[in-house]
Amino acid sequence: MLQLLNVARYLLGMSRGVRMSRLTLAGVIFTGLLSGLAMAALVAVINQLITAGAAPSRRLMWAFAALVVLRPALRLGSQLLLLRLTEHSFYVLRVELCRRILATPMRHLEELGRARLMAALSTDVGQIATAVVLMPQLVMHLAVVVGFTAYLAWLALPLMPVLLAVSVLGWFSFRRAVGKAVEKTALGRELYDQLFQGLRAVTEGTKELKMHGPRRDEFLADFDDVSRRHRREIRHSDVALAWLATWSEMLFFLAIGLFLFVTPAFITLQPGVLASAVLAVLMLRTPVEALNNGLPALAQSAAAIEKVERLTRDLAGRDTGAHSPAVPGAAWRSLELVDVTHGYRREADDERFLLGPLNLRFVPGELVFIVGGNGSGKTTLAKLILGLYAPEGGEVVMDGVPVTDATRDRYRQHFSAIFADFFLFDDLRGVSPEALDRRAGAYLERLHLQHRVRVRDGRLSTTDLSTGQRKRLALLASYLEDRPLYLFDEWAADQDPAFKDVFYTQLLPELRAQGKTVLVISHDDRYYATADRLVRLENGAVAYDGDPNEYAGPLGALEAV
Ligand SMILES: Nc1ncnc2c1ncn2[C@@H]1O[C@H](COP(=O)(O)OP(=O)(O)OP(=O)(O)O)[C@@H](O)[C@H]1O
Repeated sequence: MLQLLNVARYLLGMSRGVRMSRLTLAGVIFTGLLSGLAMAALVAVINQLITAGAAPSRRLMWAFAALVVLRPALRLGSQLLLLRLTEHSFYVLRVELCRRILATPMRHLEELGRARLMAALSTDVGQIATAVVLMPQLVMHLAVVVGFTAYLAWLALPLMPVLLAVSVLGWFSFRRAVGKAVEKTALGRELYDQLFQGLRAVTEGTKELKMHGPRRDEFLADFDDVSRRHRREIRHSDVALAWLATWSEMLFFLAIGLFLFVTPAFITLQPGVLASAVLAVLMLRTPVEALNNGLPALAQSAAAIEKVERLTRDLAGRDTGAHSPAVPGAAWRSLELVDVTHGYRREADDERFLLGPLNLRFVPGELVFIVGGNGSGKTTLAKLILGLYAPEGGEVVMDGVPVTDATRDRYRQHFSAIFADFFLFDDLRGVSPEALDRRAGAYLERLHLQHRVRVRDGRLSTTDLSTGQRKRLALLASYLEDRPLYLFDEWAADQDPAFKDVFYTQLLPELRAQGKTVLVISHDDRYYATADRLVRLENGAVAYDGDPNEYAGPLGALEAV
């Protein structure tokens, strides 16, 4: 019952702000309740008709006829409203979660982990949808139980103490079983994040797992272990619920046994009343069993709700103002990093990587290479410049105005970026549709992709290409975004030597000539001399910031191209 209230509370909360959905939920519960009561009333009337024998009253016959029509009509109404509600709440929940995720700072999402987000978006949202479907049905059954109990009280009040005693016995014994089932279901759900991590490894790490037998065996053994533990928790929950169903049935028979064999010694009832009471108790079994059967799904939904609520709490309050309308970046004059720092906390590590304090300044029309060894902090610096990370210390200042949580999303719109682990959309979303296909076609030629890919109505004909070609498509999207600042994180790493040359000696200078500022994270020291400026990071600090031709770092003097 507590779970029922819990889910009802959540559903009401979920539908907050969506007036129609809330009204629909109330409508579903109300019609469900009426339908249940109509069912109880129908049984009461049938009972009276049976006891009335050959000459039933007109009133009873009319009541029977009305209820026979009313009950299915209410049931149908409830089901139709329910369908509408399910679709709607499912949509609201999933879309709202996606919205919140996109409004959450990058660093926080990285800490939460992809597996947790995916499990919430797929499994938990599905489970909650199950609760939405189940709730009104359970309310209907609950209404039948209440109605039958009221009928029994009216029919044979002296039998009620017996029913009450059996119910109290049931309540105490059920509480433990239901508590255990809910606890085990929640434990099973906790393991689901780990299961999801494994499922990701199977789908995204297929090549690596196929190539390495011992790693595959160890992976499968671990996955097997987590799956087994998950199954064990769920089985414990199911076993507890199976006991509950059996015990519930035995309690019904106990009540009937007491009615038939014990109460006649103490109470005298009118003829036929005992038979009607026994019939009503038997009829009670169906809705009570339906309530019991609904509990496992409800317990799972409660665990899913708990997860989504926790995730929503974690995502809440960290909004970076991403709901403000984002406008493509306008003209700018200067971008400064003033004493900017960023650190990663790693529980398993004693050492904490600290970037900064960094002081850097960029102006329009600059081609800047950001270089340094692996792990020196280049990508972290890029995320700070792009506004994906908020600096822990210091500030990022554009045109003399510090970037704040409220303005960070707007600030980000000045940039177009391609990351080393980029994601390629199969359409050119968010780009001005004006002559899009023609402009895209021209860039495809520049990127030597005109024979592999076509753009029609802003959609790419394929993205099934080599990694280098996919990166060229990402560059195409980036060109079309036409932002004042560009950032490329090791873009050229997967390009063949000929196209690498085109990138460094033609494409980058062309962007600069258009007045763009281009920040390029690169290990291609052959091309450092093509930049206006070289920023070298070492262990999170700026080791060099100046003319690339004067740079004589660990790699020695630069070879000009
Ligand atoms: N999400 C993260 N969580 C924890 N530590 C991180 C994270 N990302 C990077 N680091 C750590 O921060 C340090 C700097 O990483 P970063 O990716 O900025 O270096 P990089 O210079 O871009 O390296 P590379 O040339 O290998 O791409 C590294 O020690 C890295 O392990």
